Amino acid sequence: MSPLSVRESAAFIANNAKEVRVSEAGVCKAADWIGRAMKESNYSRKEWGKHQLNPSAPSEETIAWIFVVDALNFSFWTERPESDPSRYGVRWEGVLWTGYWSLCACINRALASGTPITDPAWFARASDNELALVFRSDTADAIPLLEERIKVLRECGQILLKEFQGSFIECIRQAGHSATALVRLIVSNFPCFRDAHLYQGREVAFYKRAQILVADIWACCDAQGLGQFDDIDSLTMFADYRVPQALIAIGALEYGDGLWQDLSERVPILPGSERECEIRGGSIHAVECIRQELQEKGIHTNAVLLDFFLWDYAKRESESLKSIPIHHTRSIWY
Ligand SMILES: Nc1nc2c(c(CN[C@H]3C=C[C@H](O)[C@@H]3O)cn2[C@@H]2O[C@H](COP(=O)(O)O)[C@@H](O)[C@H]2O)c(=O)[nH]1
Repeated sequence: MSPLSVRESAAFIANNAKEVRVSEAGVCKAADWIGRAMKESNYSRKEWGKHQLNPSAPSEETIAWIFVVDALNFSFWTERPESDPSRYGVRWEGVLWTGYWSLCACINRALASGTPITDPAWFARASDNELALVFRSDTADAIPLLEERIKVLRECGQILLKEFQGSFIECIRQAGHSATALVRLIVSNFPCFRDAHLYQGREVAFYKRAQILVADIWACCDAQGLGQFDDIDSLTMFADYRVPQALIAIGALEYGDGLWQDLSERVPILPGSERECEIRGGSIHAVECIRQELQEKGIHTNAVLLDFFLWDYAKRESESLKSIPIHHTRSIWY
C-alpha cells in the first residue's frame, strides 16, 4: 500500500499524536504575526537567492548545485553545544559557517578549487578520499555522517547517469511543470530521498529533501523556466529539526512535558520513532493550519514560503530561541 500523501500523513499524525499538539489559538496568533511580518518585509521567493552562499542566477549549473546540496541536506546538529568552537565548521569567504550553511560552503569551496562536485559524472565515480576532501573541516570535528554522505552522492550520481542522461534537468523535464510529479519521480528513483515511515500501523510520508529540492529550484528560478511548477502550492513544510523550534516559539506547536524535558536534556529521539513522527507530522500540520488561517484572512501564500520564512526566522533569532530545544535524531532524511 503506498503511503498517505504528506498532507494526509501530517493530519493523521496530528489527530493521533500523544506528545505533540497543534494549538488552534497559537495558529491564529502565528498567522497574524507571520502575515504582518511577511507583508512588512515584502517576503517572497526572491529571498532565496539573497543569501551569499546560494547561487543567485538560474542556470543549468545552478540546478546541478541545488540537486547536490539537497541530496546532502541533512543532520548538521552535533553532540557539542551550538556555540562550541570545535563543532564542525567550514571557513569560506571570511566566515566560519556551521549547520546547513557549512554544506553550501563545502560545495562552493570545492567548485572554486576546480573540483566538479556538482557533475554527476564526477561524483558518481570519485574516490572516498576525493569526496572526504570536499567535506573537510576547518575545526576539530568532522562533518556528521561523512560515510553516509559519500554513499548518498555515489548512489545519486549513478542513478542520474543511468536513468536521466547524467543530469537532474532531465528528471525535471519528465515532471512536466508539476511539483507533485517531480517529488514522485524523485522518491521513486532515488532511495535516499524516500523519507517515509510507519506510524501507528500506517505508512506516513514526509519527503522532506525531495520537497525542498523542488522548492529550492522553484525559488531560485523565480518560478520561471525549469522552476515553473503549476502546482507548487501542493508542497508542504519541510520536516526538519529547525522549523519545529520556530513553531514552538510562536506557540503554534506544543510539546508534552515529558517530551520537552527529554529534548531539553538532549535525550536522542530514535529515527522512525513515534516521537520523531509526531514532531515532524505535527510541524507539517501546524504550517498547513497557519496557511489556511491566512487564506481565510485573504492572504494567499504557500507552505514553501511559510517554511522558508520560519526557517530564516529560527536562524536569525537562534540566540533568543536557544531555550527551546530541538530534537536530536541522527538521520539522512533531514
Ligand atoms: N524546513 C527547512 N529546513 C531546512 C531549510 C534549510 C535551508 N534553507 C535556506 C535556503 C533557502 C531558504 O530561504 C533558507 O535560507 C535547511 N534546512 C534543514 O535545517 C536543518 C539545519 O539546521 P541548522 O543545523 O540550524 O543549520 C537540517 O535539517 C536541514 O535539512 C529550509 O529552508 N527549510
